[in-house]
Amino acid sequence: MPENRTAVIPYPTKDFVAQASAARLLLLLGDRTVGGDPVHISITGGSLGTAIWEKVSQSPLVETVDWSCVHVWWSDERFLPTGDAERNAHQVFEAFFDNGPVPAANLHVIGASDQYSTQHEAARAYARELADFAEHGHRAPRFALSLLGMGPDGHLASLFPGGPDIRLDEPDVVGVENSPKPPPDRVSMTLPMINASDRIWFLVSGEDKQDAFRRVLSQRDRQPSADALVETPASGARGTEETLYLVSRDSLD
Ligand SMILES: O=C1O[C@H](COP(=O)(O)O)[C@@H](O)[C@H](O)[C@H]1O
Repeated sequence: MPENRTAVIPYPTKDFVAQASAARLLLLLGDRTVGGDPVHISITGGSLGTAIWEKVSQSPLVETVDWSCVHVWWSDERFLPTGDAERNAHQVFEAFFDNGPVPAANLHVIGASDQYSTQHEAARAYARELADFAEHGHRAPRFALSLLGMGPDGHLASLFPGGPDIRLDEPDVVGVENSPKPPPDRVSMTLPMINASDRIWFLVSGEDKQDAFRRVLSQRDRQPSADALVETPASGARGTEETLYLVSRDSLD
């Protein structure tokens, strides 16, 4: 049975979080791609979710990864047209993937609003794409790592406090309606699909996240109750081997 590690790793600033997380990511991918087997990771948007890829693009360690083995998935997306600057994928493509070393076929972008008529259709298509890469008996590939952000309200991916989607208990991809953070229409993996990850690394920065992060840490050593989960969806994310909170000091009390 692999060790199950949880740790909060504080850094002086947001820039340090991005820099250290990028180095950690590149070392992991360098190790994992040595044998030539595919490695699946799930990534996110938001400020640090994008900043990490800017640091990746500047790191000499980028050369140590066999990127042809790396498959990239998104745990959520804002349901907007292709090329919209607010799309999570657009932001990280600009930061690293445009003209980068990852083969286009390995970049599994969630469908846009000019490709699908609703977020529900885009979600179903993404679930099918995940299933095409699934291990036997599962609905998705096993993620070696999920990189996650957390909103000031405690949301993760596009699973928001009080919303119906955080209660879903099957690994799946869903169309999200009425998101309190714009845009209202989104696509998100459910928590059980996110949690089918060996490692989960939360990237957190900003004073405005102190309250939500305190609530997350209060649930860190237990399975959160249904009420705690609905109040703070980020409190339910757990890697099977490792859950790290890579956090700048201003998010800590
Ligand atoms: O809307 C979203 O927000 C979260 C957190 O963003 P941040 O800028 O506060 O770090 C992000 O993780 C998620 O993917 C995104 O869709």
